Amino acid sequence: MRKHIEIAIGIIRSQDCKIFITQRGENSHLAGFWEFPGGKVEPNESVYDTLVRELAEEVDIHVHDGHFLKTVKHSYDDRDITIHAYLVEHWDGVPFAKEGQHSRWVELDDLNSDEFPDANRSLIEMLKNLDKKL
Ligand SMILES: Nc1nc2c([nH]c(=O)n2[C@@H]2O[C@H](COP(=O)(O)OP(=O)(O)OP(=O)(O)O)[C@@H](O)[C@H]2O)c(=O)[nH]1
Ligand SMILES: [Mg+2]
Repeated sequence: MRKHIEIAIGIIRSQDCKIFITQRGENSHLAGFWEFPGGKVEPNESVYDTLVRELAEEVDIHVHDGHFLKTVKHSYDDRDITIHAYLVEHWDGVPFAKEGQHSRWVELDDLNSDEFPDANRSLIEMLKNLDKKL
């Protein structure tokens, strides 16, 4: 049966408008692409709780508030995914890739859709048009 996956992701944005991104690990789906940290919503978990949990697990920060941005649906060859994206500007801690992946801070203008999974394309476009003060 075709898989349907629901995920929450955080666009972690610093005060100087850089975004923290990580690279998907070697053996994962879409390995090598860059991504916004996040992961699958578990049964009986709210999407917002997923965001907070995944960002603690993957990049070691405690999210103080996430501003809902957009839900994107996308079909890959083997699965359908629904991505709930949040802008994260307030957190405790210093983000780093706990699972050992590459990570970097990137200027909003330098976010390159070609380095991200296809599902991220419309999201990245929206980010580039966001009011910086949002
Ligand atoms: N985290 C994340 N996943 C994304 C993005 N874009 C995108 O298509 N995905 C897809 O969303 C799906 C779920 O993400 P994930 O692998 O991070 O889930 P997870 O952290 O719960 O992983 P796990 O299964 O190893 O526990 C994957 O198929 C992944 O390729 C993105 O920007 N961030
Ligand atoms: Mg993940």
